[in-house]
Amino acid sequence: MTQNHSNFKRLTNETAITLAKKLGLVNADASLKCNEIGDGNLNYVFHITDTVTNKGIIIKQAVPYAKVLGESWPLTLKRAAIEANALIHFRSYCPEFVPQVYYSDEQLAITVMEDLSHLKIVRTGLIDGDSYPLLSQHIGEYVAKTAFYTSDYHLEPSAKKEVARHFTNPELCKITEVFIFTDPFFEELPGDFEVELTDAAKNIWNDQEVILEVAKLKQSFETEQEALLHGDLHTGSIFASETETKVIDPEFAFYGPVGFDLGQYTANLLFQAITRNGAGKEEIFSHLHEFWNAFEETYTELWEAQNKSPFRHVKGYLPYLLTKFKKDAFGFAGCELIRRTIGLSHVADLNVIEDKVSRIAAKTSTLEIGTFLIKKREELDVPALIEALKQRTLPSYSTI
Ligand SMILES: Nc1ncnc2c1ncn2[C@@H]1O[C@H](COP(=O)(O)OP(=O)(O)O)[C@@H](O)[C@H]1O
Ligand SMILES: CSC[C@H]1O[C@H](OP(=O)(O)O)[C@H](O)[C@@H]1O
Repeated sequence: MTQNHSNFKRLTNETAITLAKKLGLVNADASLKCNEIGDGNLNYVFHITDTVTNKGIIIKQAVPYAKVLGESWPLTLKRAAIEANALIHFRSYCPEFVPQVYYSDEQLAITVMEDLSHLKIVRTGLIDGDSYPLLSQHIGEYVAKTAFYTSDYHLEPSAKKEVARHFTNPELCKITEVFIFTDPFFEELPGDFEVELTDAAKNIWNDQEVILEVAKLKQSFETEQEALLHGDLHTGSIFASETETKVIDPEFAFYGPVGFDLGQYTANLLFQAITRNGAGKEEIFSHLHEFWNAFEETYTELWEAQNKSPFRHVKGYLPYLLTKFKKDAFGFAGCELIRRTIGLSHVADLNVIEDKVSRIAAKTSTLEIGTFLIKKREELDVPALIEALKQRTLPSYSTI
């Protein structure tokens, strides 16, 4: 469907300040400065600060195409409204982990929100070796709460379907379907990798067992409507400090399989588990344990206290579900590891490794572990995954 962009106008630093004043979100007499700080693939982010008080706000604006791909990949402006609504929705379930939305405008494709500049993007922090003692517990709680409260176990099923209708997000889902579940698995489709990885990539393309399992995972992503997902829960979508955690950027939100959010976060921890050594590696193993324990404990508590389904006491139902989430998550994590290595959208965790031999070795490991997760997801649990990571005598790639 074509969209009418007649009321859309791209903001500049100056018009962003004018807008903030007009909305009464900043003091009209204040001395303000504005910088565009967007480093993501899709949108622009304006940071407006009062130069005296240092207080700020964020105005995020979508453009009618994917910023990183240019106008050749048109993309709906509706993603801004999806993002604003998802932030509001998720914040209603876990305000401690989601920034406040002050204002949104569907025509201008903007979301005005809380400034989180006192925190650091977790991907950057982990690469820098920063320590986040509460991060994975918080993200486990966040996924459990958003997954439970938006599911049929909490919402009346027809109400859930109505929420799902509002979060129908075909264009952003298509990006995931293409970038994560399709292109990386076919030699003839677009990809991006160093020539030294050609043999490892061919191993995946020629492995019919992997391709069949990815087909099943893609089908699950396309058809299951278990809960309202964040849809892009990587470490670049999380701000944190030692004590605080906030999840941003849910423009990919849609009703899908719970394992997808769990898998994205798991995979993005695994990039660090692969590239670190010694105590740094052990720290990431602890994150994996803390994340999965917090998710399962919180989900179980919510299930026992607030489940409205007549089947809630049926013996074996909750364990069945938790096992399903985990199997799905490991498969999705495998796809994420592979697509960030040979697909079109890479991660700094791997690309910051300057020494070429070490970088290629790290990337070869992500492809191997990705393949392992996809194939073995039915029989794996977190301790077995960690054991498998340890057993693969991976060389050390970083100093952390
Ligand atoms: N609420 C916020 N407070 C401070 N900085 C933010 C905020 N939201 C986004 N940013 C900055 O903008 C960058 C891009 O934002 P993001 O939402 O990830 O954009 P995209 O949708 O393009 O991926 C983030 O990495 C962060 O540096
Ligand atoms: C062309 S979009 C590729 C990739 O970008 C999104 O991530 P980000 O949050 O960094 O903008 C998403 O992961 C997409 O798959």
